Amino acid sequence: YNEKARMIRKIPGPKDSFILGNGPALMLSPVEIINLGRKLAKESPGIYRMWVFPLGAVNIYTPDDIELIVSGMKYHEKSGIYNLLAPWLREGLLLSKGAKWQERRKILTPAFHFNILRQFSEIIEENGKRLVKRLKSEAGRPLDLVPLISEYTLNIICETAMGTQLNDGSASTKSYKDAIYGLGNIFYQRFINVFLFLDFTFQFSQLSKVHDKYLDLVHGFTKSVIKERKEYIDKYGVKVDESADANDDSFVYKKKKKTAMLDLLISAQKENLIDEVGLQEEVDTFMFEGHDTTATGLTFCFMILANHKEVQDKIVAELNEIFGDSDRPVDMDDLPKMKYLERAIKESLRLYPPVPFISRSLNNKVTLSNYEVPAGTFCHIHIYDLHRRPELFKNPDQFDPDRFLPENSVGRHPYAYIPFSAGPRNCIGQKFAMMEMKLAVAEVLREFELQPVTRPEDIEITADMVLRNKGPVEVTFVPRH
Ligand code: HEM
Repeated sequence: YNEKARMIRKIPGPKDSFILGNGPALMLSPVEIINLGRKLAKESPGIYRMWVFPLGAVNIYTPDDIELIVSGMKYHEKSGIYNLLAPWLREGLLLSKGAKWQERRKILTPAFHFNILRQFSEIIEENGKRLVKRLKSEAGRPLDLVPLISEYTLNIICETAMGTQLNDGSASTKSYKDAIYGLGNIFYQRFINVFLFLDFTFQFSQLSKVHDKYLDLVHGFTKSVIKERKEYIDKYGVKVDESADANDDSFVYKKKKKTAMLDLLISAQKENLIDEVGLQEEVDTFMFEGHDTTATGLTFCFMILANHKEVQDKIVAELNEIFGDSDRPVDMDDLPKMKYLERAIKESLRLYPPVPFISRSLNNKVTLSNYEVPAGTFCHIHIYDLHRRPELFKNPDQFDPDRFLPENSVGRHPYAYIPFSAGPRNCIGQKFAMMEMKLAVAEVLREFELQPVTRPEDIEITADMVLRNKGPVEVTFVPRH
């Protein structure tokens, strides 16, 4: 053992063997590996390590440790785990670091300004209506939410951020989504098997060919999205927002245009701030991050609401106060009034965080939970385990939206609840995601009562890039009228 190994092995963790460390014990099924992680988090004192020569990882789920890692720029670099996503997302915002990350974040931040989101609310609302219509046609029987909701969120990200409308159920849309599922599966297989993890040995495996096929599919799809938008801009130009405040730099990027995210990138390309590869890597990043995470959040939210009629009733009472007898659509100004609904969504993101863990590279030695962790270690931050710590959330497995009442949040550690991560590398799309989720839940609950099919105790989380159940997540939608 070298010095790094000797330091890592002082940190509590499962029994390891010489050289192979914990490697053999990690060759588990996707569900078993998730269960092992949860068991270790419950048994260990805020930190545990894994060691597979030559890689070491610490796993943390304590607010103080997490604050130390995510609150500043010192540990802003993502860990080597994300290299598994690099052939797909390359140096898009999620994976990039240093000056490149800073430049891109600056270009993209205005795309999520409140005024831009306001424009999107109409598109989101229209998609909400389409979702309700679809649910009406299948009402009264158990329905698997996973494909249905991911179609809803993929359509929204394409129409809002990319300015492109998808054909529902078209073959290219389906193969894009299938390829994302396939990439998630390969991500997991590479994560648990050191021979597949290392690019050098992976390239000789059968799986590498399947991986390439999926990459061709996702890249082909996003390329066509870019091409379509560029053609549109060449033909019609980009809409100029006359009402934009010329002094508000955060609202407009350079030429005072009111634009979708892709339009900002296309403008940046014209000014040589980003090249064609850069454009594609951001579109790949946002298409994935912008739809799969929100779809997961909404899916679990509908499932947990179906299992808690009392919470649904309170949301419906709140909606009745806002809308009375009117069947007018939800608009942006209604959203701040949906305070109870917001608490319910927050609570569902606590129990089912769509991104259950994130990971950073420790470039310097650091002390976490009183253990010295050597430089060069991966640091996995387990949002799922953090959110279920009994010291932070009483009866953590219980669904209780009132935990997020202001009076019940007093004294809660600011890093105890981080579904969107925190610090400079937090989620750029969090306001967008909350808006999308609130609009969808409001529109659906105005029309349907949700009845339980899948129960929380049926959920078997399986290792993937986002939180997924091993099987379907089913709910029955019963029309209210
Ligand atoms: C409920 C929905 C969502 C959840 C729970 C979520 C969660 C997260 C988390 C935890 C991170 C940190 C990732 C890490 O450190 O590795 C992140 C980053 C990111 N998210 Fe989200 N996200 C959601 C929706 C969205 C949406 C709708 C978009 C885009 C429209 C988006 C775009 C991004 C991007 C680009 C990053 C990387 C930011 C950076 O490193 O600067 N996310 N998200």
